[in-house]
Amino acid sequence: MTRLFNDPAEFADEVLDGFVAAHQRWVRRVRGGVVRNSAKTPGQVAVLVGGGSGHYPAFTGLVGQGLAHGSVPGNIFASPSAQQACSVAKAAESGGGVLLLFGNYAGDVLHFGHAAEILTRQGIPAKAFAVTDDVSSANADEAAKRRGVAGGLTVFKAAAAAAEAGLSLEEVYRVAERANARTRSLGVAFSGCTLPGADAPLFTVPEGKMAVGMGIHGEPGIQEADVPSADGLAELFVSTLLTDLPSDITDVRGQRAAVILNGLGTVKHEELFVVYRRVARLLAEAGVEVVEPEVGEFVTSFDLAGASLTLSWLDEELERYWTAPADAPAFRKGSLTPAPPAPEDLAEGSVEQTVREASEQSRAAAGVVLAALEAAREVIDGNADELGRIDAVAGDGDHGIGMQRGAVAAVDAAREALERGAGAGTLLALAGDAWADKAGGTSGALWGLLLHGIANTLGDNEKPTAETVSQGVAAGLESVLRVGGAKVGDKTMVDVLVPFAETLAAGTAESNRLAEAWGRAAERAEAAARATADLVPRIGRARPLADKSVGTPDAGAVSLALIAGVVHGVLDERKGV
Ligand SMILES: Nc1ncnc2c1ncn2[C@@H]1O[C@H](COP(=O)(O)OP(=O)(O)O)[C@@H](O)[C@H]1O
Ligand SMILES: O=C(COP(=O)(O)O)[C@@H](O)CO
Repeated sequence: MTRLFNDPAEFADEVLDGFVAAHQRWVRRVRGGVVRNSAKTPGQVAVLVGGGSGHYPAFTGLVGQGLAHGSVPGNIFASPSAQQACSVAKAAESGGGVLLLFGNYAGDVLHFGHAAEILTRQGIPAKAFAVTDDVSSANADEAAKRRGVAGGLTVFKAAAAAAEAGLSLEEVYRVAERANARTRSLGVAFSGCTLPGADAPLFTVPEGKMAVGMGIHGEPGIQEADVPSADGLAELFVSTLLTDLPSDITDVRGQRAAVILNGLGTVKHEELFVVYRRVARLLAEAGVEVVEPEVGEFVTSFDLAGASLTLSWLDEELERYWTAPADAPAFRKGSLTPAPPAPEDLAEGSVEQTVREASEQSRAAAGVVLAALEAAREVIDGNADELGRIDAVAGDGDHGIGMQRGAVAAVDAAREALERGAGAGTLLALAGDAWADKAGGTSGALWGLLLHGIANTLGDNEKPTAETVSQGVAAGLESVLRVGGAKVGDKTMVDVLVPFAETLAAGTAESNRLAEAWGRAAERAEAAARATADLVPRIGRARPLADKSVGTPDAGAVSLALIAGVVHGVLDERKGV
Protein backbone atom coordinates (compact mmCIF):
# COMPACT_ATOMS: atom_id res chain seq x y z
CA MET A 1 0.00 0.00 0.00
CA THR A 2 1.34 3.45 -0.88
CA ARG A 3 0.01 5.51 2.01
CA LEU A 4 1.60 8.92 1.75
CA PHE A 5 0.41 11.09 -1.11
CA ASN A 6 -1.60 14.21 -1.79
CA ASP A 7 -3.36 14.30 -5.17
CA PRO A 8 -2.43 11.00 -6.90
CA ALA A 9 -2.38 12.78 -10.28
CA GLU A 10 0.35 15.11 -8.95
CA PHE A 11 2.36 12.34 -7.28
CA ALA A 12 5.16 12.06 -9.85
CA ASP A 13 5.69 15.85 -9.98
CA GLU A 14 5.71 16.12 -6.21
CA VAL A 15 8.24 13.28 -5.98
CA LEU A 16 10.50 15.27 -8.28
CA ASP A 17 10.06 18.48 -6.26
CA GLY A 18 11.06 16.73 -3.04
CA PHE A 19 13.90 14.82 -4.67
CA VAL A 20 15.44 18.01 -6.05
CA ALA A 21 14.97 19.87 -2.77
CA ALA A 22 16.87 17.10 -0.98
CA HIS A 23 19.69 16.71 -3.52
CA GLN A 24 20.73 20.14 -4.68
CA ARG A 25 24.39 19.23 -4.38
CA TRP A 26 23.90 16.89 -7.35
CA VAL A 27 20.92 17.99 -9.39
CA ARG A 28 18.86 20.91 -10.51
CA ARG A 29 15.40 20.90 -11.96
CA VAL A 30 14.88 21.87 -15.58
CA ARG A 31 11.77 21.67 -17.73
CA GLY A 32 11.04 17.96 -18.20
CA GLY A 33 13.39 16.54 -15.58
CA VAL A 34 16.73 17.09 -13.85
CA VAL A 35 20.35 17.66 -14.88
CA ARG A 36 23.62 17.62 -12.98
CA ASN A 37 24.23 20.67 -10.87
CA SER A 38 27.93 20.74 -11.78
CA ALA A 39 29.70 22.58 -14.58
CA LYS A 40 29.74 20.83 -17.96
CA THR A 41 32.83 19.50 -19.72
CA PRO A 42 32.79 21.00 -23.22
CA GLY A 43 32.54 18.37 -25.96
CA GLN A 44 31.52 15.54 -23.60
CA VAL A 45 28.66 13.28 -24.67
CA ALA A 46 25.65 13.86 -22.39
CA VAL A 47 24.12 10.58 -21.18
CA LEU A 48 20.44 10.89 -20.23
CA VAL A 49 18.47 8.15 -18.50
CA GLY A 50 14.72 7.98 -18.13
CA GLY A 51 11.43 6.17 -17.97
CA GLY A 52 8.31 6.03 -15.89
CA SER A 53 8.27 7.28 -12.30
CA GLY A 54 7.71 4.84 -9.47
CA HIS A 55 11.06 3.05 -9.72
CA TYR A 56 13.39 5.17 -7.55
CA PRO A 57 16.39 5.33 -7.59
CA ALA A 58 15.82 4.69 -11.28
CA PHE A 59 16.12 7.10 -12.86
CA THR A 60 16.65 10.49 -11.20
CA GLY A 61 18.79 9.06 -8.39
CA LEU A 62 21.44 8.18 -10.96
CA VAL A 63 22.28 11.74 -12.03
CA GLY A 64 25.71 12.95 -11.00
CA GLN A 65 29.39 12.95 -11.93
CA GLY A 66 30.48 9.63 -13.44
CA LEU A 67 26.87 8.68 -14.01
CA ALA A 68 24.00 10.29 -15.92
CA HIS A 69 24.12 13.92 -17.02
CA GLY A 70 20.37 14.20 -16.73
CA SER A 71 17.19 12.25 -16.21
CA VAL A 72 13.75 12.40 -17.82
CA PRO A 73 11.03 11.01 -15.54
CA GLY A 74 7.53 10.27 -16.78
CA ASN A 75 4.32 9.86 -14.84
CA ILE A 76 3.94 6.77 -12.70
CA PHE A 77 4.73 3.72 -14.84
CA ALA A 78 4.40 5.80 -18.03
CA SER A 79 7.19 6.96 -20.28
CA PRO A 80 8.07 10.65 -20.37
CA SER A 81 7.44 12.60 -23.56
CA ALA A 82 9.78 13.39 -26.43
CA GLN A 83 9.39 17.08 -25.58
CA GLN A 84 10.60 16.44 -22.03
CA ALA A 85 13.60 14.49 -23.32
CA CYS A 86 14.49 17.28 -25.78
CA SER A 87 14.28 19.92 -23.08
CA VAL A 88 16.46 17.99 -20.61
CA ALA A 89 18.91 17.13 -23.41
CA LYS A 90 19.31 20.79 -24.31
CA ALA A 91 20.04 21.68 -20.70
CA ALA A 92 22.52 18.80 -20.30
CA GLU A 93 24.39 18.75 -23.61
CA SER A 94 27.77 20.37 -24.02
CA GLY A 95 28.62 19.91 -27.68
CA GLY A 96 29.39 16.17 -27.78
CA GLY A 97 25.89 14.96 -28.60
CA VAL A 98 23.37 13.11 -26.47
CA LEU A 99 22.75 9.44 -25.71
CA LEU A 100 19.26 8.61 -24.38
CA LEU A 101 19.09 5.39 -22.35
CA PHE A 102 15.91 3.71 -21.10
CA GLY A 103 14.27 0.31 -20.63
CA ASN A 104 12.65 -1.45 -23.55
CA TYR A 105 8.98 -0.38 -23.11
CA ALA A 106 6.76 0.77 -25.96
CA GLY A 107 6.19 4.35 -24.76
CA ASP A 108 9.84 4.88 -23.92
CA VAL A 109 10.95 3.56 -27.31
CA LEU A 110 8.47 5.85 -29.12
CA HIS A 111 9.19 9.03 -27.16
CA PHE A 112 12.97 8.72 -26.75
CA GLY A 113 13.34 7.61 -30.37
CA HIS A 114 11.33 10.62 -31.50
CA ALA A 115 13.39 12.91 -29.23
CA ALA A 116 16.63 11.65 -30.78
CA GLU A 117 15.25 12.46 -34.25
CA ILE A 118 14.14 15.96 -33.22
CA LEU A 119 17.45 16.77 -31.50
CA THR A 120 19.48 15.56 -34.46
CA ARG A 121 17.33 17.62 -36.83
CA GLN A 122 17.96 20.63 -34.63
CA GLY A 123 21.73 20.17 -34.85
CA ILE A 124 22.35 18.19 -31.62
CA PRO A 125 23.48 14.70 -32.63
CA ALA A 126 21.50 12.24 -30.54
CA LYS A 127 20.94 8.49 -30.30
CA ALA A 128 18.47 6.40 -28.33
CA PHE A 129 19.16 2.97 -26.88
CA ALA A 130 16.80 0.57 -25.07
CA VAL A 131 18.12 -1.78 -22.39
CA THR A 132 16.90 -5.42 -22.69
CA ASP A 133 18.30 -7.37 -19.73
CA ASP A 134 15.22 -9.26 -18.42
CA VAL A 135 15.72 -12.89 -19.48
CA SER A 136 12.18 -13.89 -18.55
CA SER A 137 10.46 -11.52 -20.96
CA ALA A 138 11.48 -13.24 -24.22
CA ASN A 139 13.67 -16.11 -25.36
CA ALA A 140 17.34 -15.56 -26.11
CA ASP A 141 16.66 -15.76 -29.87
CA GLU A 142 14.31 -12.77 -29.48
CA ALA A 143 16.54 -10.87 -27.03
CA ALA A 144 15.65 -7.52 -28.62
CA LYS A 145 12.08 -7.98 -27.30
CA ARG A 146 13.24 -8.28 -23.70
CA ARG A 147 12.26 -5.63 -21.13
CA GLY A 148 14.76 -3.48 -19.30
CA VAL A 149 15.01 -3.90 -15.51
CA ALA A 150 17.77 -3.52 -12.90
CA GLY A 151 20.53 -4.31 -15.40
CA GLY A 152 19.98 -0.82 -16.77
CA LEU A 153 22.36 0.36 -14.07
CA THR A 154 25.39 -1.42 -15.52
CA VAL A 155 24.54 -0.16 -19.01
CA PHE A 156 24.00 3.44 -17.81
CA LYS A 157 27.21 3.26 -15.76
CA ALA A 158 29.32 1.93 -18.64
CA ALA A 159 28.01 4.50 -21.12
CA ALA A 160 28.38 7.38 -18.66
CA ALA A 161 31.94 6.40 -17.74
CA ALA A 162 32.79 6.13 -21.44
CA ALA A 163 31.38 9.63 -21.96
CA GLU A 164 33.39 10.87 -18.99
CA ALA A 165 36.50 9.32 -20.60
CA GLY A 166 35.92 11.55 -23.62
CA LEU A 167 34.66 8.99 -26.14
CA SER A 168 32.57 10.14 -29.12
CA LEU A 169 28.80 9.62 -29.33
CA GLU A 170 29.25 6.63 -31.67
CA GLU A 171 31.72 5.06 -29.25
CA VAL A 172 29.58 5.70 -26.18
CA TYR A 173 26.66 4.10 -28.03
CA ARG A 174 28.88 1.10 -28.85
CA VAL A 175 29.80 0.75 -25.16
CA ALA A 176 26.10 0.86 -24.17
CA GLU A 177 25.33 -1.80 -26.77
CA ARG A 178 28.15 -4.04 -25.56
CA ALA A 179 27.23 -3.63 -21.89
CA ASN A 180 23.61 -4.46 -22.71
CA ALA A 181 24.59 -7.50 -24.79
CA ARG A 182 26.50 -8.82 -21.75
CA THR A 183 23.90 -8.06 -19.07
CA ARG A 184 21.18 -10.44 -17.86
CA SER A 185 18.61 -10.13 -15.04
CA LEU A 186 15.94 -12.33 -13.50
CA GLY A 187 13.31 -11.02 -11.06
CA VAL A 188 10.74 -12.63 -8.79
CA ALA A 189 7.73 -11.17 -6.99
CA PHE A 190 5.87 -12.34 -3.88
CA SER A 191 3.12 -9.71 -4.02
CA GLY A 192 1.98 -6.81 -6.20
CA CYS A 193 2.26 -3.07 -5.73
CA THR A 194 -0.49 -0.56 -5.02
CA LEU A 195 -0.21 2.78 -6.82
CA PRO A 196 -0.85 6.04 -4.92
CA GLY A 197 -4.59 6.53 -4.54
CA ALA A 198 -5.51 3.02 -5.70
CA ASP A 199 -7.49 0.91 -3.26
CA ALA A 200 -6.28 -2.41 -4.62
CA PRO A 201 -2.98 -3.77 -5.85
CA LEU A 202 -2.28 -3.44 -9.57
CA PHE A 203 -1.71 -7.20 -9.66
CA THR A 204 -1.50 -9.99 -7.13
CA VAL A 205 0.52 -13.13 -6.51
CA PRO A 206 -1.26 -15.98 -4.71
CA GLU A 207 -0.40 -16.28 -1.03
CA GLY A 208 2.68 -18.46 -0.46
CA LYS A 209 3.62 -18.31 -4.14
CA MET A 210 6.33 -16.51 -6.06
CA ALA A 211 5.97 -15.24 -9.63
CA VAL A 212 9.22 -16.12 -11.34
CA GLY A 213 10.17 -13.58 -13.97
CA MET A 214 7.48 -11.04 -13.14
CA GLY A 215 8.32 -7.57 -14.48
CA ILE A 216 8.49 -4.28 -12.60
CA HIS A 217 4.93 -3.31 -13.56
CA GLY A 218 3.50 -6.76 -12.87
CA GLU A 219 4.16 -8.16 -16.32
CA PRO A 220 3.63 -11.90 -15.96
CA GLY A 221 6.44 -14.24 -15.21
CA ILE A 222 7.43 -17.55 -16.70
CA GLN A 223 6.07 -19.69 -13.89
CA GLU A 224 4.64 -19.68 -10.40
CA ALA A 225 6.49 -21.53 -7.64
CA ASP A 226 6.27 -21.91 -3.88
CA VAL A 227 8.17 -19.17 -2.02
CA PRO A 228 11.63 -20.69 -1.51
CA SER A 229 14.20 -20.18 1.25
CA ALA A 230 16.77 -17.41 0.75
CA ASP A 231 19.28 -20.02 -0.41
CA GLY A 232 16.66 -21.50 -2.73
CA LEU A 233 16.08 -18.13 -4.35
CA ALA A 234 19.83 -17.60 -4.78
CA GLU A 235 20.06 -21.00 -6.47
CA LEU A 236 17.20 -20.20 -8.85
CA PHE A 237 18.71 -16.82 -9.75
CA VAL A 238 22.23 -18.11 -10.34
CA SER A 239 21.30 -21.30 -12.16
CA THR A 240 19.00 -19.37 -14.54
CA LEU A 241 21.48 -16.62 -15.30
CA LEU A 242 24.38 -19.05 -15.79
CA THR A 243 22.42 -20.77 -18.54
CA ASP A 244 21.54 -17.59 -20.45
CA LEU A 245 24.94 -16.35 -21.49
CA PRO A 246 26.05 -13.76 -24.02
CA SER A 247 26.98 -15.35 -27.34
CA ASP A 248 30.71 -14.76 -26.85
CA ILE A 249 30.89 -16.63 -23.51
CA THR A 250 30.82 -20.42 -23.61
CA ASP A 251 32.44 -21.21 -20.25
CA VAL A 252 31.89 -18.97 -17.22
CA ARG A 253 34.95 -20.29 -15.37
CA GLY A 254 37.44 -17.44 -15.16
CA GLN A 255 34.92 -14.83 -16.34
CA ARG A 256 34.49 -11.59 -14.40
CA ALA A 257 31.06 -10.10 -13.71
CA ALA A 258 29.43 -7.11 -12.07
CA VAL A 259 26.63 -8.44 -9.84
CA ILE A 260 23.55 -6.55 -8.63
CA LEU A 261 21.11 -8.05 -6.13
CA ASN A 262 18.18 -5.66 -6.25
CA GLY A 263 15.28 -5.24 -3.87
CA LEU A 264 12.09 -4.26 -5.70
CA GLY A 265 10.27 -2.54 -2.84
CA THR A 266 9.54 -4.23 0.45
CA VAL A 267 12.23 -6.90 0.56
CA LYS A 268 14.68 -5.62 3.17
CA HIS A 269 18.45 -5.27 2.95
CA GLU A 270 18.89 -7.96 5.60
CA GLU A 271 16.93 -10.48 3.49
CA LEU A 272 18.95 -9.46 0.44
CA PHE A 273 22.22 -10.04 2.28
CA VAL A 274 21.12 -13.53 3.28
CA VAL A 275 20.33 -14.25 -0.38
CA TYR A 276 23.60 -12.66 -1.52
CA ARG A 277 25.60 -14.85 0.86
CA ARG A 278 24.54 -17.87 -1.22
CA VAL A 279 24.77 -16.05 -4.56
CA ALA A 280 28.42 -15.20 -3.83
CA ARG A 281 29.22 -18.83 -2.94
CA LEU A 282 27.49 -20.22 -6.02
CA LEU A 283 29.26 -17.82 -8.34
CA ALA A 284 32.60 -18.62 -6.71
CA GLU A 285 31.92 -22.37 -7.13
CA ALA A 286 31.16 -21.74 -10.80
CA GLY A 287 34.50 -19.98 -11.14
CA VAL A 288 33.02 -16.50 -11.70
CA GLU A 289 35.05 -13.61 -10.32
CA VAL A 290 32.64 -11.03 -8.90
CA VAL A 291 33.67 -7.39 -9.38
CA GLU A 292 32.38 -4.72 -6.99
CA PRO A 293 28.93 -6.26 -6.34
CA GLU A 294 25.96 -4.13 -5.31
CA VAL A 295 23.22 -5.25 -2.92
CA GLY A 296 20.37 -2.82 -2.33
CA GLU A 297 17.63 -0.99 -4.20
CA PHE A 298 18.38 0.14 -7.74
CA VAL A 299 15.04 -0.30 -9.52
CA THR A 300 11.89 -0.53 -7.41
CA SER A 301 8.13 -0.65 -7.85
CA PHE A 302 6.50 0.98 -4.82
CA ASP A 303 5.60 -1.74 -2.33
CA LEU A 304 6.21 -4.65 -4.66
CA ALA A 305 7.70 -7.51 -2.66
CA GLY A 306 10.35 -8.95 -4.86
CA ALA A 307 13.98 -9.08 -5.86
CA SER A 308 16.14 -9.50 -8.92
CA LEU A 309 19.64 -10.61 -9.71
CA THR A 310 21.71 -9.08 -12.50
CA LEU A 311 24.95 -10.44 -13.91
CA SER A 312 26.87 -8.16 -16.23
CA TRP A 313 29.75 -9.98 -17.85
CA LEU A 314 32.81 -7.74 -17.99
CA ASP A 315 35.66 -7.47 -20.44
CA GLU A 316 38.65 -5.23 -19.77
CA GLU A 317 36.88 -2.13 -21.10
CA LEU A 318 33.53 -2.75 -19.35
CA GLU A 319 35.29 -3.47 -16.05
CA ARG A 320 37.15 -0.17 -16.28
CA TYR A 321 33.82 1.63 -16.74
CA TRP A 322 31.98 -0.37 -14.05
CA THR A 323 34.69 0.42 -11.46
CA ALA A 324 35.15 4.09 -12.46
CA PRO A 325 34.17 6.56 -9.72
CA ALA A 326 30.68 8.00 -9.62
CA ASP A 327 28.85 10.38 -7.36
CA ALA A 328 25.06 10.46 -7.73
CA PRO A 329 22.38 10.77 -5.02
CA ALA A 330 21.69 7.03 -5.04
CA PHE A 331 24.95 5.58 -6.36
CA ARG A 332 28.46 6.42 -5.20
CA LYS A 333 31.69 4.64 -6.00
CA GLY A 334 35.37 5.52 -5.43
CA SER A 335 36.31 9.15 -5.13
CA LEU A 336 36.46 11.87 -7.71
CA THR A 337 37.35 15.52 -7.80
CA PRO A 338 34.12 17.48 -7.54
CA ALA A 339 33.40 19.55 -10.64
CA PRO A 340 32.66 23.24 -9.97
CA PRO A 341 28.98 24.12 -9.63
CA ALA A 342 26.98 24.86 -12.76
CA PRO A 343 26.36 28.49 -13.67
CA GLU A 344 22.99 29.92 -12.68
CA ASP A 345 21.45 29.76 -16.17
CA LEU A 346 21.22 26.66 -18.28
CA ALA A 347 19.78 26.63 -21.78
CA GLU A 348 16.56 24.62 -21.88
CA GLY A 349 14.36 23.79 -24.82
CA SER A 350 12.41 26.84 -25.91
CA VAL A 351 8.74 26.76 -25.05
CA GLU A 352 7.93 29.44 -27.61
CA GLN A 353 5.21 28.16 -29.95
CA THR A 354 4.75 29.85 -33.28
CA VAL A 355 1.24 30.70 -34.43
CA ARG A 356 1.23 31.13 -38.21
CA GLU A 357 -1.02 33.58 -39.99
CA ALA A 358 -4.41 32.00 -40.74
CA SER A 359 -7.41 32.72 -42.94
CA GLU A 360 -10.68 33.81 -41.34
CA GLN A 361 -12.35 30.55 -42.36
CA SER A 362 -9.61 28.47 -40.78
CA ARG A 363 -9.79 30.52 -37.58
CA ALA A 364 -13.54 29.91 -37.44
CA ALA A 365 -12.93 26.19 -37.90
CA ALA A 366 -10.34 26.35 -35.11
CA GLY A 367 -13.20 27.22 -32.76
CA VAL A 368 -14.97 23.98 -33.73
CA VAL A 369 -11.76 22.03 -33.21
CA LEU A 370 -11.44 23.53 -29.71
CA ALA A 371 -15.03 22.52 -28.93
CA ALA A 372 -14.25 18.99 -30.13
CA LEU A 373 -11.18 18.84 -27.87
CA GLU A 374 -13.24 20.12 -24.93
CA ALA A 375 -15.79 17.39 -25.53
CA ALA A 376 -12.97 14.84 -25.68
CA ARG A 377 -11.59 16.08 -22.37
CA GLU A 378 -14.99 15.85 -20.75
CA VAL A 379 -15.71 12.33 -21.88
CA ILE A 380 -12.25 11.17 -20.82
CA ASP A 381 -12.72 12.84 -17.44
CA GLY A 382 -15.98 11.04 -16.93
CA ASN A 383 -14.48 7.67 -17.90
CA ALA A 384 -10.95 7.95 -16.52
CA ASP A 385 -11.48 5.48 -13.69
CA GLU A 386 -13.10 2.92 -15.96
CA LEU A 387 -10.31 3.30 -18.55
CA GLY A 388 -7.77 2.77 -15.76
CA ARG A 389 -9.65 -0.32 -14.61
CA ILE A 390 -9.73 -1.80 -18.11
CA ASP A 391 -6.05 -1.03 -18.62
CA ALA A 392 -5.16 -2.70 -15.31
CA VAL A 393 -6.64 -6.02 -16.46
CA ALA A 394 -3.69 -6.65 -18.75
CA GLY A 395 -1.70 -3.40 -18.73
CA ASP A 396 -0.38 -1.04 -16.09
CA GLY A 397 -3.61 0.74 -15.18
CA ASP A 398 -2.51 4.22 -16.21
CA HIS A 399 -4.50 4.71 -19.41
CA GLY A 400 -7.24 6.83 -17.80
CA ILE A 401 -4.80 9.11 -16.02
CA GLY A 402 -2.59 9.43 -19.10
CA MET A 403 -5.51 10.29 -21.39
CA GLN A 404 -6.81 12.76 -18.82
CA ARG A 405 -3.49 14.56 -18.58
CA GLY A 406 -3.17 14.60 -22.36
CA ALA A 407 -6.68 15.90 -23.03
CA VAL A 408 -6.47 18.62 -20.37
CA ALA A 409 -3.14 19.83 -21.77
CA ALA A 410 -4.49 19.74 -25.34
CA VAL A 411 -7.50 21.88 -24.42
CA ASP A 412 -5.31 24.42 -22.58
CA ALA A 413 -2.93 24.66 -25.53
CA ALA A 414 -5.82 24.91 -28.01
CA ARG A 415 -7.50 27.70 -26.03
CA GLU A 416 -4.31 29.68 -25.91
CA ALA A 417 -3.73 29.11 -29.63
CA LEU A 418 -7.25 30.28 -30.45
CA GLU A 419 -6.71 33.46 -28.43
CA ARG A 420 -3.55 34.07 -30.43
CA GLY A 421 -5.49 33.78 -33.71
CA ALA A 422 -4.42 30.28 -34.75
CA GLY A 423 -6.03 28.51 -37.69
CA ALA A 424 -7.40 24.96 -37.41
CA GLY A 425 -4.14 23.29 -38.44
CA THR A 426 -1.88 25.15 -36.03
CA LEU A 427 -4.36 24.85 -33.17
CA LEU A 428 -4.57 21.10 -33.63
CA ALA A 429 -0.79 20.74 -34.00
CA LEU A 430 -0.15 22.64 -30.75
CA ALA A 431 -2.85 20.60 -29.02
CA GLY A 432 -1.19 17.40 -30.29
CA ASP A 433 2.21 18.51 -28.98
CA ALA A 434 0.73 19.36 -25.58
CA TRP A 435 -1.14 16.04 -25.47
CA ALA A 436 1.99 13.97 -26.18
CA ASP A 437 4.06 16.08 -23.79
CA LYS A 438 1.79 15.86 -20.77
CA ALA A 439 0.42 12.35 -21.26
CA GLY A 440 3.67 10.55 -22.11
CA GLY A 441 3.20 6.78 -22.46
CA THR A 442 2.39 4.90 -25.62
CA SER A 443 -0.98 6.46 -26.18
CA GLY A 444 0.39 10.00 -25.59
CA ALA A 445 2.86 9.53 -28.44
CA LEU A 446 0.19 8.04 -30.72
CA TRP A 447 -2.44 10.69 -29.99
CA GLY A 448 0.18 13.36 -30.71
CA LEU A 449 0.82 11.74 -34.08
CA LEU A 450 -2.87 11.37 -34.86
CA LEU A 451 -3.66 15.02 -34.15
CA HIS A 452 -0.60 16.11 -36.12
CA GLY A 453 -1.71 14.06 -39.12
CA ILE A 454 -5.06 15.85 -39.17
CA ALA A 455 -3.43 19.23 -38.45
CA ASN A 456 -0.98 18.98 -41.35
CA THR A 457 -3.76 18.13 -43.78
CA LEU A 458 -6.07 20.91 -42.61
CA GLY A 459 -3.44 23.68 -42.67
CA ASP A 460 -4.36 27.27 -41.79
CA ASN A 461 -5.74 28.62 -45.05
CA GLU A 462 -8.57 26.55 -46.44
CA LYS A 463 -11.90 25.93 -44.77
CA PRO A 464 -11.78 22.29 -43.65
CA THR A 465 -14.12 20.10 -45.68
CA ALA A 466 -15.45 16.61 -45.16
CA GLU A 467 -12.84 15.44 -47.65
CA THR A 468 -9.84 17.17 -45.99
CA VAL A 469 -10.88 16.04 -42.51
CA SER A 470 -11.16 12.47 -43.76
CA GLN A 471 -7.76 12.76 -45.49
CA GLY A 472 -6.32 14.13 -42.24
CA VAL A 473 -7.61 11.17 -40.24
CA ALA A 474 -6.09 8.86 -42.88
CA ALA A 475 -2.75 10.69 -42.56
CA GLY A 476 -2.90 10.40 -38.75
CA LEU A 477 -3.69 6.70 -39.06
CA GLU A 478 -0.74 6.25 -41.40
CA SER A 479 1.62 7.82 -38.78
CA VAL A 480 0.19 5.68 -35.96
CA LEU A 481 0.69 2.52 -38.05
CA ARG A 482 4.19 3.49 -39.19
CA VAL A 483 5.52 4.52 -35.78
CA GLY A 484 3.56 2.13 -33.54
CA GLY A 485 3.91 -0.89 -35.81
CA ALA A 486 0.57 -2.43 -34.75
CA LYS A 487 -1.78 -4.16 -37.19
CA VAL A 488 -5.52 -4.72 -37.14
CA GLY A 489 -6.20 -7.62 -34.77
CA ASP A 490 -3.31 -6.86 -32.39
CA LYS A 491 -5.82 -5.50 -29.84
CA THR A 492 -4.86 -1.82 -29.80
CA MET A 493 -6.46 1.50 -30.73
CA VAL A 494 -5.60 0.61 -34.34
CA ASP A 495 -8.55 -1.83 -34.28
CA VAL A 496 -10.81 1.19 -33.94
CA LEU A 497 -8.86 3.76 -35.93
CA VAL A 498 -8.75 1.67 -39.11
CA PRO A 499 -12.53 1.01 -39.41
CA PHE A 500 -13.21 4.58 -38.26
CA ALA A 501 -10.97 6.04 -40.99
CA GLU A 502 -12.39 3.66 -43.62
CA THR A 503 -16.01 4.49 -42.80
CA LEU A 504 -15.26 8.20 -42.71
CA ALA A 505 -13.54 8.03 -46.10
CA ALA A 506 -16.45 6.08 -47.62
CA GLY A 507 -19.02 8.47 -46.15
CA THR A 508 -17.25 11.63 -47.26
CA ALA A 509 -16.75 10.18 -50.75
CA GLU A 510 -20.53 9.75 -50.98
CA SER A 511 -21.43 13.24 -49.84
CA ASN A 512 -19.79 16.32 -48.44
CA ARG A 513 -21.65 16.09 -45.12
CA LEU A 514 -18.96 15.69 -42.47
CA ALA A 515 -21.21 15.35 -39.42
CA GLU A 516 -23.20 12.55 -41.06
CA ALA A 517 -20.14 10.64 -42.23
CA TRP A 518 -18.42 11.14 -38.86
CA GLY A 519 -21.51 9.86 -37.08
CA ARG A 520 -21.48 6.62 -39.06
CA ALA A 521 -17.73 6.25 -38.49
CA ALA A 522 -18.17 6.83 -34.75
CA GLU A 523 -20.83 4.12 -34.56
CA ARG A 524 -18.49 1.73 -36.33
CA ALA A 525 -15.70 2.77 -33.91
CA GLU A 526 -17.89 1.99 -30.93
CA ALA A 527 -18.70 -1.47 -32.23
CA ALA A 528 -15.05 -2.09 -33.11
CA ALA A 529 -13.96 -1.07 -29.60
CA ARG A 530 -16.44 -3.48 -28.04
CA ALA A 531 -15.22 -6.24 -30.37
CA THR A 532 -11.65 -5.90 -29.10
CA ALA A 533 -12.82 -7.77 -26.00
CA ASP A 534 -12.65 -11.00 -28.01
CA LEU A 535 -9.13 -10.38 -29.24
CA VAL A 536 -5.89 -11.79 -27.88
CA PRO A 537 -3.26 -9.03 -27.57
CA ARG A 538 -0.28 -9.50 -29.84
CA ILE A 539 1.68 -6.34 -29.13
CA GLY A 540 2.66 -4.06 -26.25
CA ARG A 541 2.37 -4.54 -22.53
CA ALA A 542 -0.84 -6.56 -22.75
CA ARG A 543 0.77 -9.23 -24.96
CA PRO A 544 2.15 -11.41 -22.18
CA LEU A 545 -1.18 -11.28 -20.32
CA ALA A 546 -3.00 -12.48 -23.40
CA ASP A 547 -5.43 -14.89 -21.77
CA LYS A 548 -6.28 -12.58 -18.90
CA SER A 549 -7.17 -9.86 -21.36
CA VAL A 550 -9.76 -11.87 -23.33
CA GLY A 551 -13.24 -10.68 -22.35
CA THR A 552 -12.07 -7.12 -21.66
CA PRO A 553 -11.83 -4.55 -24.47
CA ASP A 554 -8.57 -2.71 -25.15
CA ALA A 555 -8.36 0.52 -23.15
CA GLY A 556 -6.89 2.58 -26.00
CA ALA A 557 -9.57 1.32 -28.38
CA VAL A 558 -12.35 2.27 -25.95
CA SER A 559 -10.99 5.78 -25.30
CA LEU A 560 -10.68 6.44 -29.03
CA ALA A 561 -14.27 5.31 -29.65
CA LEU A 562 -15.53 7.47 -26.79
CA ILE A 563 -13.82 10.52 -28.26
CA ALA A 564 -15.06 9.77 -31.78
CA GLY A 565 -18.60 9.63 -30.36
CA VAL A 566 -18.55 12.98 -28.59
CA VAL A 567 -16.82 14.73 -31.47
CA HIS A 568 -19.77 13.68 -33.60
CA GLY A 569 -22.02 15.59 -31.19
CA VAL A 570 -19.94 18.74 -31.67
CA LEU A 571 -19.87 18.42 -35.47
CA ASP A 572 -23.60 17.87 -35.57
CA GLU A 573 -24.22 20.97 -33.50
CA ARG A 574 -21.84 23.15 -35.52
CA LYS A 575 -22.74 21.87 -39.00
CA GLY A 576 -22.75 25.24 -40.60
CA VAL A 577 -19.38 26.46 -39.38
N1 LIG B 1 2.06 -0.24 -31.02
C1 LIG B 1 0.87 0.29 -30.77
N2 LIG B 1 0.15 0.84 -31.76
C2 LIG B 1 -1.05 1.39 -31.52
N3 LIG B 1 -1.60 1.44 -30.29
C3 LIG B 1 -0.92 0.91 -29.27
C4 LIG B 1 0.33 0.30 -29.44
N4 LIG B 1 0.76 -0.13 -28.23
C5 LIG B 1 -0.20 0.20 -27.36
N5 LIG B 1 -1.21 0.83 -27.98
C6 LIG B 1 -2.41 1.40 -27.40
O1 LIG B 1 -2.03 2.13 -26.25
C7 LIG B 1 -2.89 1.81 -25.18
C8 LIG B 1 -2.18 1.96 -23.86
O2 LIG B 1 -1.86 3.30 -23.70
P1 LIG B 1 -1.05 3.77 -22.42
O3 LIG B 1 -1.82 3.42 -21.22
O4 LIG B 1 -0.60 5.14 -22.65
O5 LIG B 1 0.19 2.81 -22.55
P2 LIG B 1 1.46 2.49 -21.67
O6 LIG B 1 1.17 2.86 -20.26
O7 LIG B 1 1.58 1.02 -21.91
O8 LIG B 1 2.57 3.28 -22.28
C9 LIG B 1 -3.32 0.39 -25.45
O9 LIG B 1 -4.55 0.13 -24.85
C10 LIG B 1 -3.39 0.33 -26.97
O10 LIG B 1 -4.65 0.73 -27.46
O1 LIG C 1 6.78 2.11 -17.37
C1 LIG C 1 7.57 2.50 -18.17
C2 LIG C 1 7.16 3.13 -19.37
O2 LIG C 1 6.06 2.42 -19.84
P1 LIG C 1 5.51 2.74 -21.29
O3 LIG C 1 4.64 1.57 -21.58
O4 LIG C 1 6.70 2.80 -22.18
O5 LIG C 1 4.78 4.04 -21.19
C3 LIG C 1 9.02 2.36 -18.07
O6 LIG C 1 9.59 3.60 -18.29
C4 LIG C 1 9.45 1.90 -16.75
O7 LIG C 1 8.61 2.51 -15.81
